[in-house]
Amino acid sequence: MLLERSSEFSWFGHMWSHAQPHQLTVATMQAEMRQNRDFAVAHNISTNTNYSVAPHHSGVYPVHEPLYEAWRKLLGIQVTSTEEYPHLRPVQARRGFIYKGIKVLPRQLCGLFTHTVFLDQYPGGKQVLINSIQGGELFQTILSTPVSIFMTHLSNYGNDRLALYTFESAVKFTQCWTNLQLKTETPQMMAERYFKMYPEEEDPVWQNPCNDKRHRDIWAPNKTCNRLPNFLVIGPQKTGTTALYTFLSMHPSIMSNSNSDSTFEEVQFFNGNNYYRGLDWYMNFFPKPAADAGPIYLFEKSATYFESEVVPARAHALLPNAKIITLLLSPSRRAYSWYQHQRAHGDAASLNYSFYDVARANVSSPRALRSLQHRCLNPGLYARHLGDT
Ligand SMILES: Nc1ncnc2c1ncn2[C@@H]1O[C@H](COP(=O)(O)OS(=O)(=O)O)[C@@H](OP(=O)(O)O)[C@H]1O
Repeated sequence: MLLERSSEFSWFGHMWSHAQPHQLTVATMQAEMRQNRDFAVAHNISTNTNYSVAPHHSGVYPVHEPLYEAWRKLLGIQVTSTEEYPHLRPVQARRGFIYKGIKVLPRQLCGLFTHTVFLDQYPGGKQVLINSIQGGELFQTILSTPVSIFMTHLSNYGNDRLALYTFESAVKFTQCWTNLQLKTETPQMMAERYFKMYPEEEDPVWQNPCNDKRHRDIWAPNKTCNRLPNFLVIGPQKTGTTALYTFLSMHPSIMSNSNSDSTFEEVQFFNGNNYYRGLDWYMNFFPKPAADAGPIYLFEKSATYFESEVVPARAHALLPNAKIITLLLSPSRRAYSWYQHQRAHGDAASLNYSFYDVARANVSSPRALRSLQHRCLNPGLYARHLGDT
C-alpha cells in the first residue's frame, strides 16, 4: 500500500539491514547503502533529499570515518542528524557541527520508539504521551528549538499510527496556544538555516569516545581510546621544547607520536586546520600500546599550542585529565631565538628587518614588519596565554 503511494514520500538513506555501520566492513556498509537507495529508485521514490541517518546513531558521533566517506561518495549526503552530540542531554544542550562538508543537526526525541506502538500500552499510560504533547516535553521541545528534527519508526505509522496522532496533535496544540509559525523545509534548507543561526557550532568538538558509555558502545570495535596523549608539551616555540621532547622520549615508559610530514614533526592538531581532519587522523599518530607493555605514557609536543586561542577548549574537551607542560624562559631571549630561527629558515620579513626593527615596530610600521613583530613577541606574553589555558 505504501509503495502504491510512493509519489507522496521522499526517501532518505538508513541501512538496509539496520546494522550499525561501525560493525560492518566498509564493503558491506557500502553495499547496504546502495541496496537501500536502489530500492527507492526502483519504486520511484524521490531520492534527492541529500539526507541520511545511521541506525542507532552509530557512526555519526563519535565519527566513524568510513560512514562519512561513503555517504559523500555514494549518496552525496550533505545533512544528517544525531541525538548524541555532544551527549544525549536535554534538548537545549544538544548541538550541531559540520564535518568534512556534512552538516550534522541536533535531533530531538518525540517519545515514540520501536516498542511504543500502541496507545493503550504506552509506558506509564496514554496520558503520559498526551501530557507530553499538551504542554509537556514534546511541546517544550518545539518551543525551545527553532529547527526541530524528529524521527520515529515505521511501526509507528502502522499499528495505532501513533506518529501521525502525536505530530498532528502537537501541531494543533502549538497553533492553538502560541503564535509560532510552523513550517517544514528540506534538510538542506534546515541545515543552512540552523548554522546561520548558530555559526559558533560549525566547528566540531572532539571528545574522548570512551568517557561516555553511549559513545563507547557505538565506537568501532577495532579502535581503542588508549591512543591519546596523557600529557601535552605546549611550547612556546624556542624554549627548549625539542630538547625536552628528546629527553622524555628516552624513557622506556614514555612514547610520543610519529612525525607529521605536513607540519615538520609536530602534529599540531588542536590549533589549526588539522583539527578538522578528525579524531582518527589524530589517534593514528600514536602507537597502539601492546597489552603486555606495562604502563605507557603518551605525549605530544606542539610548540605553537601555547599561544593559540582555540587550543585550551579543544584540548580540554578531548583530554580533560591530561597534564600540560610549558617551558618559560626570558621572553626577550625567546623572541631573539625565534627571530634567528626565522632567518635561518629564509623567512623574507625577518631577513629584511633587524631584531631592533622588530622590537620597536609600531602602528605606523609596514604591515609585514608588524606581522613579524606579532609572531615574534606574541608567544612571549606568558601571563595572557597562561590565563587562557
Ligand atoms: N635546557 C635549555 N635551556 C635553555 N635553552 C635551551 C635548552 N635546551 C635547548 N635550548 C634552546 O632552545 C631553543 C630551541 O627551542 P625549541 O626546541 O623549543 O625550538 S622549536 O620551537 O621546537 O623550534 C634553542 O635556542 P637557540 O640556540 O637560540 O636556537 C636551544 O638552544
